[in-house]
Amino acid sequence: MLSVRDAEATILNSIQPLDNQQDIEFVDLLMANNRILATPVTSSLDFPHWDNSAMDGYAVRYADVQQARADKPTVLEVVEEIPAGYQPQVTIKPGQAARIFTGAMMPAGADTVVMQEKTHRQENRVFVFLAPQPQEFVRHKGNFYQAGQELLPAGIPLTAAEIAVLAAAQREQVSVFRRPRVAILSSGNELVMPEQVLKPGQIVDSNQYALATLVRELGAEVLLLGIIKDDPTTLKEIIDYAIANADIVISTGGVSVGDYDYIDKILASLGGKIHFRSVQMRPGKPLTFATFPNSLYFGLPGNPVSALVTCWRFVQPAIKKIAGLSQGWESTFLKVKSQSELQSNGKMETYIHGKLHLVNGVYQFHKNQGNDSSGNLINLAQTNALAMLPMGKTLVYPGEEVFVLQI
Ligand SMILES: Nc1nc2c(c(=O)[nH]1)N[C@H]1C(S)=C(S)[C@@H](COP(=O)(O)OP(=O)(O)OC[C@H]3O[C@@H](n4cnc5c(N)ncnc54)[C@H](O)[C@@H]3O)O[C@H]1N2
Ligand code: MOO
Repeated sequence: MLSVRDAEATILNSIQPLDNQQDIEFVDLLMANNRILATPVTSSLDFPHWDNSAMDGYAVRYADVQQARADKPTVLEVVEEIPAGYQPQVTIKPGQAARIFTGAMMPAGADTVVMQEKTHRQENRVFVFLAPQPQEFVRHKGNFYQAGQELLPAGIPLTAAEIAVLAAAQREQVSVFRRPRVAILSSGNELVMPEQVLKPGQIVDSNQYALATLVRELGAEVLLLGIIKDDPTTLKEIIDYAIANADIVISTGGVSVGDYDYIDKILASLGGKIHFRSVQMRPGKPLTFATFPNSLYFGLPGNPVSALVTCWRFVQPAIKKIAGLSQGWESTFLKVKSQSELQSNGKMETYIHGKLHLVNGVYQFHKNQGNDSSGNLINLAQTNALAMLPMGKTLVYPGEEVFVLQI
């Protein structure tokens, strides 16, 4: 049986991220939130586009004001007023200044800005009470970036700050990787849709709702294939369709050793390479991972808690990597103090669901208090973290540090 770390490495190493020309699409800038940039963005302009003032004040010649003092102010003639968005008309000559506002163009002849608070205005004269630094409060053309410079590399997620950069670079549309397509199916004769009246032996298929929600949150497109009965012929047909139409296929159920657990056999018969069938992990030991030429297959355990925990731990990084992120797809763990006692049998890497609480600005982990059976969905609700006890670790005392996976 593979360790969790080896299983994660096997999955991530087998992923070819979307980076072909046909995986790129153009979207409007305001629709690009959380998409992954597909092509590096280069500026066609210097930024700032021209020298401008960083303060409300007076544009001056440094040579004129370098001796200014509170008890011996320099007096300059104000020859122009320059609000933002206006092109200055006058060249500042010795003994002259221009009234200027933040973001407005520097006039020719001036090289420094004196902030308003260090001056006193009397009609067309300004008294400067403090010598500025040379070129103080001038944001020079091209100081932040120059034409031809790469502003954003490919493979990053687009959030508010990157979209602002793209807007400043006058991109109305941006090239992003298409969303990965993830097919989801549930297998099991006992499963029914939420609207159906339950007969004895039946339960609602909650897994497809859980997984579809998580997969959408990760920015992928969901192809819901519904409930498939434990019938090898139908299952094979649906899985064949799924691998032909999705980058990732997730099924739940049918991966342990029961007589109705057909998935592994079907994958092999469809030409899939099965990398592993179980992982040293609790919950989530029965977990199949297989690859096909153009898709990955995750056969997650049917128990609702196991399905979500394995999806957080293994499918989430896989979706991030396949989506074209150039880094940061791996699961990340925080080291925090546990307020609860945590137990494991030590034989498997164990994930215990709970909540991170902020106490005096520092995160602490609290285990959920209900029955933690892998069939008990209610105890998984309102979870935002999974504490991880490595193999061999049987007990974490309250107050002891533990690694947690933020989900
Ligand atoms: N002899 C053994 N039996 C089992 C083992 C084992 O190692 N040896 N492992 C156990 C563990 S751990 C898990 S987890 C399950 C995984 O089994 P399957 O993936 O084959 O899942 P099923 O048997 O189909 O279902 C398990 C459980 O989950 C419920 N379920 C299934 N699908 C859904 C769904 N879409 N929505 C809600 N609930 C679902 C199902 O009714 C069962 O109660 O195997 C153990 N057995
Ligand atoms: O490991 Mo199973 O996945 O506990 O319920």
